[in-house]
Formats: sequence, C-alpha cells, structure tokens
Amino acid sequence: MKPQRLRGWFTRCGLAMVRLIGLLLLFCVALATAATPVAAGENTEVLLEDLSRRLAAPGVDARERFELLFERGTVRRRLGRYELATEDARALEAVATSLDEPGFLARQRFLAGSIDAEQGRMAAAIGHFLQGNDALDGHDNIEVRALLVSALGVAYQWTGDPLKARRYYEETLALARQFGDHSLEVTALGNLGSAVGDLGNLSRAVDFHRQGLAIAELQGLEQEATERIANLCDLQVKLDNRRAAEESCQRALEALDDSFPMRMRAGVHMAYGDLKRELEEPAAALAQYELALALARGRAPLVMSELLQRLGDLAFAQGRPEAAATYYREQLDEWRKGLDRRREAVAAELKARHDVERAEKEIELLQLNNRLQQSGLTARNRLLLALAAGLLLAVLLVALAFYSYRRQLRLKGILREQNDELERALVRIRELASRDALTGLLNRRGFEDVAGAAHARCRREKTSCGVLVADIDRFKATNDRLGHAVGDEVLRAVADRIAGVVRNMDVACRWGGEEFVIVYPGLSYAELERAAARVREAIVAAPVDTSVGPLPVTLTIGLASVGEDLDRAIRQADEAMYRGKRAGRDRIMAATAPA
Ligand SMILES: Nc1nc2c(ncn2[C@@H]2O[C@H](COP(=O)(O)OP(=O)(O)OP(=O)(O)O)[C@@H](O)[C@H]2O)c(=O)[nH]1
Repeated sequence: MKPQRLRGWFTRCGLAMVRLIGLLLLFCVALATAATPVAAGENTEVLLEDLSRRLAAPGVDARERFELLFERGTVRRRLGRYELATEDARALEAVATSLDEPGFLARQRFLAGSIDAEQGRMAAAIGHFLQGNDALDGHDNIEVRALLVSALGVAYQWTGDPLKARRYYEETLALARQFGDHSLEVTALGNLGSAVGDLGNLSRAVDFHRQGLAIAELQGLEQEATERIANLCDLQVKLDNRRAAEESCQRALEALDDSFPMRMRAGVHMAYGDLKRELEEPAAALAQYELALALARGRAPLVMSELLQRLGDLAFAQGRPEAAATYYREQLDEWRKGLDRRREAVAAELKARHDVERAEKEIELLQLNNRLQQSGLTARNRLLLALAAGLLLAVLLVALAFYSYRRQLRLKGILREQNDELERALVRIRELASRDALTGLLNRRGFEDVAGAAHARCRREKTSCGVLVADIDRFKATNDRLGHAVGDEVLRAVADRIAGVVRNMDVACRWGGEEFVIVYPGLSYAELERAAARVREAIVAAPVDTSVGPLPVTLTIGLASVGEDLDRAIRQADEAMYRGKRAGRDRIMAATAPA
C-alpha cells in the first residue's frame, strides 16, 4: 500500500486556515475530532465487504493479512467507525509482531495513532507515533518514517507546540524530497508555513506556501495547490498586501468547491471579507461574511462568533444599529453557549498537554530502561564471557602445568638415569684411563692419583710408608725367543700374582714395560722387606703357565722407605732395583739410605 493513500486527515488538515481566525487550539480540536468522515457510499461498502471476504478466505499469509487489515482499518477510520478501526489496529499489532519487521510495526502504530488523534486523544496518538518512529530507528524505511514524522508535527502543533511541530515538518520535508513524493513535499511546506505563522513570522509563512504552490502547480497537484492559495489569501490579508491578497483570495474562491473542508471555505470567505472591509467595500465584505456564516452556522460555533462580531461591527459602521444589535445578540448567545464549550475545551487542552508530557516522559523512561537493560545485559554477557574465558584459561593453565610437571618429572628421571649412566661411564672411563689394559693393574696415571692420596694420608696420619720397584729379569729374551704374545702372558701372570699378595690399601701399578711399582701405606721398613719377599716368593714359587708351556720367571726388586717425597722414594727404589740387576738379578735390594 502506498503511503500517499494513508494520509487522511493529516494531509488535508489545512492547519494554516485554522490559525487564520486566531482560534488556534479550539478550532483544531474541532477539526481533528470531527475529521469530516468519508461518506459511506456504496463503493466504500463494497470495498469493505471485499476486504472482509478476502481476510476470511483460507490460505491468506501474514503479509497479505497485514495489508488487508491495514486497508480496512484505514477505510473504517475515515468513515469515523473508530471502534471497528481500533479492532483492526489491534489485530494488526499481532500480525506485525509475528512478521517481526520494523516497517509493519511502524505502520500499525501510525494507524492506531491516527485513530486516537481523530478522536482527540492526542497524548495517546503522539505515544503511538513516537513508538512507530522509534521502531524504525536504524532502518531505511523512508516512506513510513515520513508518514510518522508528519503526523507527529500535526499532533504537536495541535497541542500548541509549534516549535516541535516545525522540527517534525522540516524532517518530513527532507524525507519527502529524499524519496521524491511531491504531494507530501507540498503538504510539508504548507504545514511549515502554518507552524512559522503560529510562531509569528507571517512573511516566512508566505514563502513556504509559495514554494508549496509552485511545486503543486508544476506537478499538477490541484488540491494541494488550492490549499496553498487559500492559506496565501489569509496571510496576505493579514500582512495587508492588498493586491496579492485580492489575487490569492479570488483564485481560492474559484477553486474551493464542496470537496474542501467547510472551515477552509469559511476561512477564505472571512479573510476576503476582511480585505473588502479594509478596502472600504462594506457591501462586498458583508456578502463574504454572510457566506462564511452560512458555512459555519451550527458546525463551528467559534468561527460563527467571530463572524457575528465582524457583521455587527460592519452593520454598526453602515448606520444599521438594529441589524448590528441582532448580530451582537446572536453572538452573545453563541458566546454563552461557547463559553461552556470553551471551558471544557481549555480543560481538555490542558489535560491533553499534561497527557502528552506524561506520555513523552514514559517513552523516554522506557527507552532509558531499555538502554539500561541492554547495557546491563551486554555487561553481564561480557562478564560471563570473560569468566568463561578465564575459567577455560585457568583449566588450560592447570592442564599445562600438570603436563609440564609430569614431563619435567619424566625428563628429570631420564636425566637422572642418563647422569647416572654418564657417571658410571665416566667412572669406567676414568678406571680405564687409570688401568693398564694388559694386566688390569693401575697404570702410571692411575697410580699418581691413588698413590698420591695414600701417601698424603700417611703424612696426615704420620704413619710410615714404603715403596718397591720390581722388574722382570731378562724379559727381552723371553719376547725375542717366544714372541710378544707369550711375553704378554708372562706380564699378565706376574701382575696377577702381585695383586694376589698385596692388601686392598696397597697401591700396585704397572709402571711401564716389564716394571712394577707398589706403595705400602702404614708399613714399617721391616714390614716392607717382608712384603717385598712375599712378592718375590709369589713370582718365583712356581713357573708361569703360558701357551708354550711353563716358564720360570724371576724379579729384581728395589726397596725404599717413603718420606715426604714419594717420587724421590720411587727413584731411590728404582736405583736399588738397578743395583740388584747389576748384582746378578733375582733379588731384593734396599735403597742405600732409607728415605
Ligand atoms: N711382550 C711384551 N714385551 C714388552 C712389553 N713392554 C716392554 N716389553 C719388552 O721388554 C723388554 C725389556 O728388555 P730390557 O729392558 O732390555 O730388559 P731385560 O731383557 O728384561 O733385561 P734385564 O732387565 O736387564 O733383566 C723389551 O724387549 C721390550 O720390548 C709388553 O707390553 N709386552
């Protein structure tokens, strides 16, 4: 459905004409509440029946149902069947909610607001329009928005707030231009003229109506053009632009037929009458006032009262006091009747203003509450999200820490094993490095460490210590005669026998070649001699078993006591051993002087 078809009383209100007689609110109440219902012609009834039939038909989807209900509600509203129209508006709300699109809800609010407005419930109407406008927030639904802001402008102007009204009209004008609706553009310009007129700027009001007229003429919008001309007639009279007023008023009177609201027609006659009075054409003025009075009689008491006043003044000025008295009497009656109505109307206006303010505040509160709830929800959601993320992170960290701990433990275990293995390997390497590969006795390097430590202990404990150097006799001959392998067998056997006669604490080593050195910690010199004898005895006691048969082996041994210097003692024992060699071998020779 095109919005143009929905405009109803709003676009034809002719507000400027209301202002023309200076009866701002009361006239407007009359206009809005009466709303010149559409005549319930045959065609309209057929249309309503058709709409009801289509609504009852099976298989109507939600969108179609919305459009049918909206059209029926609008027609019923125009016919002044407000209860039925309200039923349609309620049904529309349910459909709009199910459709869940802001455009549908906004249109429903427009219809509901229009029904309220036409019955004079402006606070409720403004509430509906504002809700519809809010529903469109953030949505590109220009046509429906234009409809709502235009309605808000009219409603606020009705409540006596032309400033707010002007703001909504300006917004309507911008929207109308945005989507190229010339009819709405002309209406908005007319309404703007009316609002600035209310604010006292009549020249600016003329500008707006002229702009509207130019567009209406260009677009062939006859009705809108006539409305603008009617307004221009009134304004030019007020501004005392006599020539322009004459032209506008005549054009308006030619164009205004029965299809225009009675008040507009009466207003133009009255304005034209005022002009004629100013031009000192009392007969013409009288004729216009009488025409206006005929239109207003019984339908617009306050307009009537204004006219009767003018007619009385005119008759009096013409020297017809009796006629003047008749007009004044009638006016007095009207005033009396009107006074009560005016009192009620003023009370209604005050109540309406109060209701509007309350409705605005309620809507503001509702919006604030919504925003608060939304921000509360967002904050709560963020908190929950952060908590969940934190929890997840904590679980992950614990899992990671547990995994790292297990891994560390495992790695530590592996590391410990590897360290132990390395340690063992190192010990073995050290052992190997300090042992003679052939005989298994300490080699020179191993000897230096172990013997050095044993000697240091002797010195620390101040116990005696002895050393012997033993060398196999004529070993070269064995090698040469029987081969190196047999020589090795001899070396191993001699080493085994030496190892068999020393204590654990004694340090026996293969010094090199066929030479052996033994350190005896804690032995006196006499004990040293006995130990040397045991060594010699172990070797010579029985021939060595070799692969080539038993082989007798002898040793020459040199002895020395160890003092402060172990190396020196070894040198002395060595010298003694050489002396033994020279003395014929196979013997024990003591160092010349104990060290
Ligand atoms: N089979 C074998 N022979 C070795 C080894 N180390 C040294 N020899 C030999 O030992 C022999 C030592 O000979 P010499 O120093 O002349 O002494 P000797 O023949 O024992 O004579 P005297 O010591 O004077 O009794 C050399 O022939 C060396 O080659 C070894 O590890 N294995």
